[in-house]
Amino acid sequence: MREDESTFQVDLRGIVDLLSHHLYSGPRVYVRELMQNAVDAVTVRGAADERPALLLVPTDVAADGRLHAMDSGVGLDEDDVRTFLATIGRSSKRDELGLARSDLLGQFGIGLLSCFMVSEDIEVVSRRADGPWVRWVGHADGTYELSTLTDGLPADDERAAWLADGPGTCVTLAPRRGTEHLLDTVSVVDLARHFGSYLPHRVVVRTADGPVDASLQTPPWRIEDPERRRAACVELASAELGGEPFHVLPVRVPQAGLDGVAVIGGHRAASASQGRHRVHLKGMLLSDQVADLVPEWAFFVRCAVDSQLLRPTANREGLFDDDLLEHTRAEIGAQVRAWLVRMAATQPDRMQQFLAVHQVAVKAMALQDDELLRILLPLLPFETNQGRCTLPELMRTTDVVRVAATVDDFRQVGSVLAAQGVAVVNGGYTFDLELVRRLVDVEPAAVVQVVVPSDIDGHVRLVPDERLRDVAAALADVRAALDGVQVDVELRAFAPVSLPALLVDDSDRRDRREVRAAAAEADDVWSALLGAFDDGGSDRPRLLLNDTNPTVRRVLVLQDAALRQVAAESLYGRALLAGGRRLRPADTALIDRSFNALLDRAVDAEPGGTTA
Ligand SMILES: Nc1ncnc2c1ncn2[C@@H]1O[C@H](COP(=O)(O)OP(=O)(O)OP(=O)(O)O)[C@@H](O)[C@H]1O
Repeated sequence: MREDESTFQVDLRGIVDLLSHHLYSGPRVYVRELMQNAVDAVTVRGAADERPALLLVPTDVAADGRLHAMDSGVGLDEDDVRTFLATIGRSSKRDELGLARSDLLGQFGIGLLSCFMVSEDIEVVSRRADGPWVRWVGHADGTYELSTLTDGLPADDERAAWLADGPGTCVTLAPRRGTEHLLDTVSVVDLARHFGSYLPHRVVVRTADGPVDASLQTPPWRIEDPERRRAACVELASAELGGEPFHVLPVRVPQAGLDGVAVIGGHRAASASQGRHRVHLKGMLLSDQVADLVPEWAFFVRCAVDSQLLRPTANREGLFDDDLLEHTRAEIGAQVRAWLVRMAATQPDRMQQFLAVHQVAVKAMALQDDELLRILLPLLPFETNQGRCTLPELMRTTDVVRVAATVDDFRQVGSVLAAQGVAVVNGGYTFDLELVRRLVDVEPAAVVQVVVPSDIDGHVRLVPDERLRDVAAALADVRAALDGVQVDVELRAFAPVSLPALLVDDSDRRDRREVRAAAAEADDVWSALLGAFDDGGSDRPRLLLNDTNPTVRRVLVLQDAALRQVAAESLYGRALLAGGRRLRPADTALIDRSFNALLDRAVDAEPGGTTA
């Protein structure tokens, strides 16, 4: 077998097109890449002169109608141009091991190609401190020309004066059709400030009204004076969130050379930018839409940070998800958590305000973290059938914490047990059942019991057979009156006496109802299969009439059959409404009918009421 060793072939035009047009989300980033190269070149030079690190001259200000980016950096000679500028993927900014140099922004060796998004050609005129002037023109088709300018540039060329004052590089772009506006004063000032305001080197834009500084702003969190720092952080936070922040928390992750702020929102409203963060790398804005900087549970936090060591993706629009980012995420999470713990311990009122806004997030967070659970669970308010209260408050009145698993169960069991003074927590809301169950982890003495509708039977007594026999005829009338709304009627005795009737929808009856409804809709085979699971039991809710209630007792001895029917309907309607249950059309019709009938009877009972 013969084995040939070959190298990949490269379609240069395709690569240039890919890297310049398809890597970035838009052409605006060309300003960032120009600033970055200038800042790196100045850092490498290690010396400064009178000139700013970078002077940007927009197309509407430059005499030749092109854009110039002139830096006072280390400059390039012919060899540098060939090796670095004209070799795609080669960067002078990596060390001997091929790692990105920690003091420089660039690392991939492709950034300059982004200029092809706004210009057909990229012209570079450069010189090192002691070298000749070189001129390189790169074209979007992957070709270039390189020459040495032995006589420099004509005196009326603005780059001539710039390079006469010291080493540096001038990048010149002639706008492509359709991108002209991105190279004019308004855009260039805007973009330079957007990306570069925290850069530690001076970037100036020449405008018709004079030079405009775009960089050298101190990030708010690094302002020395505490008062000014606080005000600037709140201003930044408000701008980021579009509203007053609840709190601005300083964050610091030394391993990532990161500092900044975590802004805790004061509103529940989920904005599109929620879970997105403003990240600067060595002062240069990476993006204000970076995801994954904080743990998932901390979705109420929005960060603005600057890092010296986190790595960008090649398009510089996101962070590379490596161990350092993972560590950073965990560390910021730990700092947010420590703040919460501190607040819970020292500012209970403020903690309650926080909980009111971010309840769901806090609940999710507590379920994931045992220590947070221990701190937060006692503070969380829950809905109960006796009003909102915390679990410790509940435990003061009962040994057993009862919780209903769904809102529907809560409505049924809650109203019955409330009448008997037994507290039940509504576990039907997101995370609540799980949280109440975890109470035993925090309070080992606690007993948690999940209650279901059939538990109501434990709180109601049977009535003696003799009594049932006595009222059998009346009960039959009541059952007949309510047959149309599909409800079973039972006579029981329970507290309080003031409660005439309860409507209970047991889960096994509910299940039967669902299976039978499905069978009715299914084809023969499927319906036979479903039928095989049917135990033949009742699928109707139960109306429990309270035999200790004076009204019920009177209804059962009424002589007037028509009145008993109306009374039966009203007892059902009342129980239905008291349980907060969803009304079917038949229920609404029945309530309507019984209410009108009662009204008629009441009016008729008045002397002169039957005149019509
Ligand atoms: N203004 C400049 N002054 C000096 N050298 C420059 C300048 N611009 C580019 N270079 C040289 O050209 C090389 C390629 O630049 P380019 O912007 O394409 O990539 P990079 O900055 O190395 O990395 P990245 O893709 O991360 O931006 C640089 O590594 C640097 O050696």
